Amino acid sequence: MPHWQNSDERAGKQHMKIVVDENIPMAQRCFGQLAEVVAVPGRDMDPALLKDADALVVRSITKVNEALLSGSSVKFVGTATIGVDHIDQAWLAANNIAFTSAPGCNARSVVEYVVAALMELEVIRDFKLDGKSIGIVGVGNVGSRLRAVCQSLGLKVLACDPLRQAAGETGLVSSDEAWQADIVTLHVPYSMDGPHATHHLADFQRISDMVQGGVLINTSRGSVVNNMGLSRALDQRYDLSVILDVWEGEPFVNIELANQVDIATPHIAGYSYDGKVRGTWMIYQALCQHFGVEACLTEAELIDRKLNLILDTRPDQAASPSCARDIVSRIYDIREDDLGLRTSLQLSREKRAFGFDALRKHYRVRREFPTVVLRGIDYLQSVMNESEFNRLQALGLLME
Ligand SMILES: NC(=O)C1=CN([C@@H]2O[C@H](COP(=O)(O)OP(=O)(O)OC[C@H]3O[C@@H](n4cnc5c(N)ncnc54)[C@H](O)[C@@H]3O)[C@@H](O)[C@H]2O)C=CC1
Ligand SMILES: O=C(O)C(=O)[C@H](O)COP(=O)(O)O
Repeated sequence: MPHWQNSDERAGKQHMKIVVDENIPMAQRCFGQLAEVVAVPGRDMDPALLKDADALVVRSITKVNEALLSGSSVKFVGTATIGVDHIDQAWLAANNIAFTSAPGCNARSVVEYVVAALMELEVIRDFKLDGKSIGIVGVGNVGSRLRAVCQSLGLKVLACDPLRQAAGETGLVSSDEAWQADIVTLHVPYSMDGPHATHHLADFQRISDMVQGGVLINTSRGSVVNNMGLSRALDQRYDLSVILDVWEGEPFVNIELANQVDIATPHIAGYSYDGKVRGTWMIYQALCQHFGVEACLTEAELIDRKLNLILDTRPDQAASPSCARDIVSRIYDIREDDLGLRTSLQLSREKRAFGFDALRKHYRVRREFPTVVLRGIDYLQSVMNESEFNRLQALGLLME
């Protein structure tokens, strides 16, 4: 395999062109080894730009289909995301264009979003996580990781996934049972066809039938929840709490609905720094393989060590934490995302969609819990009650 490392060899790369979404971190570092890299906003991808390109690497906002690629020289498409509902995979296959996504790349990030949201809910609502049941709908990369964390947190997990159940997986419950849990969280792909289509999986009736004081969380795709139906249900069910990261019609957000929900964020559940870099790296690997080039960068090499996070919790350091949420919010403060979205919704109608995209484009560095070193663990154990300390232990931080 060629291993384009020296500058002469790199000069020879110029005959290849890779078009990438400008919001793909490390794109130049990874793909620049192979080709000329042209970075553009994901919503501005057009056929003229792609006509002479060899590869295209997108995120979720670019619809990749015949209208975009017909007549182009693109032979490889990658999406640095888990979701693939923006890709017409059948058309790509029929036209002999290789395709790869990044399954699981930011699954941990979504799990941490859900945990941070639930801990925040304990502050903003009359809600206590202890002793609650959680219905996890969809037990793939995100759902299965979430199940493990929720079990460690002592929650009763009711996981449902009819496709996995049909394939013989045990320990799952029916959809109806999962929806009777105190908390219901959705982790399914978006699909409009077939017996397990997820379009409007959560509609007015499903939501209205939730238990008293129930919590609904959607981090999958906006249209998995019927947004109008949810809004109508909330008109009657003030007792329900809702956390929405994804919206029907993004980058537009239904303002009335945003005002009804407890936590509203701009599709950033999967936006950990680690998850995004991992997504790029997975596509880089697949692209190298496709073009017969040896991949010479490891995932670890892409992580900027200057961004490593050490939290020292001892009393002579920052304010003393009294609960797990105090630590979680220092690593990932979900209130910043909620405030960002709500502030953007005060912009004029024309600017709101730009506001939504801008929040995502300029997203802060958010590290995943297992990369964070937590110092002063003996001290924490002495100041926290046992249940809070146990919660902290369930989160996978590196404790010293
Ligand atoms: N908000 C965000 O930033 C992010 C959102 N996502 C979304 O989350 C979705 C799920 O992610 P993963 O768990 O990684 O996907 P996955 O493909 O690993 O797992 C999805 C699971 O859902 C199951 N499923 C399909 N239809 C179902 C139905 N009708 N009822 C119950 N289960 C059903 C599948 O059998 C599968 O096990 C992605 O497709 C993506 O749209 C993913 C990452 C970040
Ligand atoms: O991975 C997915 O699936 C997601 O939903 C992404 O985290 C969303 O990010 P963008 O692709 O919209 O930047």
